[in-house]
Amino acid sequence: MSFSLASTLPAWQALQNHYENVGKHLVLRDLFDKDSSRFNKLSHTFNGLKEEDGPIFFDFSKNLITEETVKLLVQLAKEANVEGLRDSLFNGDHINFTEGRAVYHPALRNLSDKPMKVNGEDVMPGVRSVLKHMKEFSDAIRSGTWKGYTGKPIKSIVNIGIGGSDLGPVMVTEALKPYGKQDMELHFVSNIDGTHLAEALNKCDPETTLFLIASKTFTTAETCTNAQSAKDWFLSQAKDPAHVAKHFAALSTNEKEVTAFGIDSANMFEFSDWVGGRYSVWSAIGLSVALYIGFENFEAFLGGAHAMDNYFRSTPLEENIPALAALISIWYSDFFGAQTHLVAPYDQYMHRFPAYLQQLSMESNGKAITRSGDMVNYTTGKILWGEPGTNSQHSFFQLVHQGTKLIPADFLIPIESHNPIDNNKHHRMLFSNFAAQTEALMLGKTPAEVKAEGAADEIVPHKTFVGNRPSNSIIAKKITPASLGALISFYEWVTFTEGAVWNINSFDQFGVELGKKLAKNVLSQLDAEGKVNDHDASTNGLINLFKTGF
Ligand SMILES: O=P(O)(O)OC[C@H]1O[C@H](O)[C@@H](O)[C@@H](O)[C@@H]1O
Repeated sequence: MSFSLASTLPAWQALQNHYENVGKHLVLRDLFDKDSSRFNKLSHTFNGLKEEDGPIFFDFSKNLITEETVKLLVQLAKEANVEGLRDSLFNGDHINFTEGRAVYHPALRNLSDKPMKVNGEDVMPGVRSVLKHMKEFSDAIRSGTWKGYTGKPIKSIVNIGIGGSDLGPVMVTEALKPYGKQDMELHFVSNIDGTHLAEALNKCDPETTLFLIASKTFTTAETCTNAQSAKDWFLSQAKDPAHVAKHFAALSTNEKEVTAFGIDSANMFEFSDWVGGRYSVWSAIGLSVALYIGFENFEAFLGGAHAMDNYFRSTPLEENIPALAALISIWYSDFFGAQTHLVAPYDQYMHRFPAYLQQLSMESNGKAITRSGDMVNYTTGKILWGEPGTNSQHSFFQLVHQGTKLIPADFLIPIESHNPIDNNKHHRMLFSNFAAQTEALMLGKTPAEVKAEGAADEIVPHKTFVGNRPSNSIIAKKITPASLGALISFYEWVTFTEGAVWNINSFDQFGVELGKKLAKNVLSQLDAEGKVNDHDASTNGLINLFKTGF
């Protein structure tokens, strides 16, 4: 079954009618009043984890949907053949057809003994052998048996990478800090801004520092330049290039470039082209995670994602949590005209989670051309953004509550805190805010309620909240390696389902190329004498200003 535009599917038309006749008139307060079982009907529990990692609970009931909406959305997913694309993905088909590649990151976390094949070949032996290498290496570094060039154990890890070779490791090591090795210092250098590297190196000693050069392609300008500068810094003290072998490892698919850089192939951790950058924290790119939380925890992290993969793959769309979350998000994007989606983790350790999801969602689905080569006539990739609660409440939540835009939101919290200080008082306060925010967004506050509190007439409209603003609530038992793995995998499948319905290829990223190419040209002009005049007037003016200074 193939189609061009999702908007030509019968279910899309039916949803359009449903929106006009029902959707845009829905009032959440009334829906709860009318149906006492709404919460039960529209919430789901993911039970795929071990008891200590807990279930994860997803409440979709505070959304502008009815059972009919869900039915129509599921019908849309069926007509768009989401299940077919899902099967193709798990079959190792080259569904990233613009790059001629499979999309096979689930193989990286396939902890079962089942084979997974690409081009007829089982990739699992290769995956397992890299995992074994990661285990040996991380055990050696963590136990101190791996020594630097002067015989001292490694104390600092500097991961040099950008995009998918940075955001996953940063986010996961932050989120799992309670599992981290206390005396290991982690630094992540991504930006080409020399400040990023300089500040990290200021805190490191060449004798006790390990650099992980993380780059799928090993050609990314920022990473190659930062890696070279790091090597120069190291050799300015270590002198002998033979010492590089004790202090540099590469996480890459490009053996040729790794060797050319001077990294021993024994210190290379490989993965394959069927792992997209934004899906690579599960691969060798996750080495900093394994070093920090230990291999066993890293394996548990993979296991959590694997459990969500199995669930997504085998659960009917009607009850499939990631698929439903994606469909509800499409409902807001394409029928209500919502442009953004807020993610607010009520967990300070997860402060980089929204940044991580930005690449996952926006690099995957920021496309306007369908798989059939047509220009879409509907909205695709939402603008994903967020900050942890409660901080976000004291900054931009004003707009979420009283602004003019509809902002669907995910609120996320664990039941158990890693730091239940003051008799868990802090966590109870955190949870009270989590619950109160979704309630406030939904209920709002009527002019009558404001007036009853004694507000002057002219102030009443300013203190009124229209309410009826939707949200998803996601409650984990605890943020453990496994539950975090499952949560990330959940968002991956949300992203996948959205892209499948919109009929775009969620797995290429040509949009990042043009700017890269133009930057190369500008750089060569910065190095040459004289003023430039071959760009538009604005770009010429900016370049010449940099060349001459103020
Ligand atoms: O790991 P690499 O090859 O250095 O790529 C880093 C990043 O580069 C580009 O911006 C994109 O392709 C991203 O998807 C990728 O994550």
